[in-house]
Amino acid sequence: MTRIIKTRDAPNLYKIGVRAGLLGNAFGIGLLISFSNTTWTHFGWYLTALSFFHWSEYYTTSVTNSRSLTLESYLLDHSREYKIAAVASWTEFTLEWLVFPGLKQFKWLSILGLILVIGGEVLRKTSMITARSNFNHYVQHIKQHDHQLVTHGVYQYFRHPSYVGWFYWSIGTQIILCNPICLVGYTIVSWRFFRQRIHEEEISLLNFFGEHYVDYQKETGTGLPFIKGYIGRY
Ligand SMILES: C[S@@+](CC[C@H](N)C(=O)[O-])C[C@H]1O[C@@H](n2cnc3c(N)ncnc32)[C@H](O)[C@@H]1O
Repeated sequence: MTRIIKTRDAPNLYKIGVRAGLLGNAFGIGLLISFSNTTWTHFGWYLTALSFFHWSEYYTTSVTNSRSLTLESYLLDHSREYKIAAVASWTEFTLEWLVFPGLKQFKWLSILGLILVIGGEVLRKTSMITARSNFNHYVQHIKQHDHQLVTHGVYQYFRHPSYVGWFYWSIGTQIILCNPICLVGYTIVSWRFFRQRIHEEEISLLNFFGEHYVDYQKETGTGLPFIKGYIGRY
């Protein structure tokens, strides 16, 4: 079915195109650096992974839940803190590369980070594909008529598989870069973020699905270390 593009969509289409172009360029530059013989190889891995993550958030949403697709689906405009965290990691990498260049050349450590990033990415996108239209980048507080509780696939192992994937993905990016300060910072900040987010999300899920969600909570853990979720009355 052909979708008629209305004139008012044009500025958005332009912004979507700009973001796709920027991410495509970053991905290409990341690959070039990755395969170049320089001391920035691991930064190339990171740049490739980062641009792929944001592009694939948009693309996966467009396939699995096009109803919720917006410019924000790239997760580039998400939060100020996220941007600050990104700039902090680039700054740490550059400063340490200048002062302690040897610190950036632990290939085995960067490979470990890459494994975490790839595993986290696969888990996150598998969760989006499994939950389909029930997955939304924004926590829903009003139940859509067709919102169903998902407990199959990766959701039978973790209650919050996409957050598990994103959590290990973000830690993995700092291990790739061999950034000790940001590794500690990212671990603490993302853990606190997901603890708060899961608390808020589970209050709504208990309101939406009642006893079914309580049973799900009893059978399945959140998947994130030391995060129990919202265990309370609904
Ligand atoms: C960004 S998605 C994250 C989903 C889930 N927390 C995860 O990590 O895979 C947030 C939306 O998913 C919905 N959601 C979370 N768990 C769900 C489940 N098991 N079944 C259906 N919808 C769910 C919430 O209502 C919320 O609007």
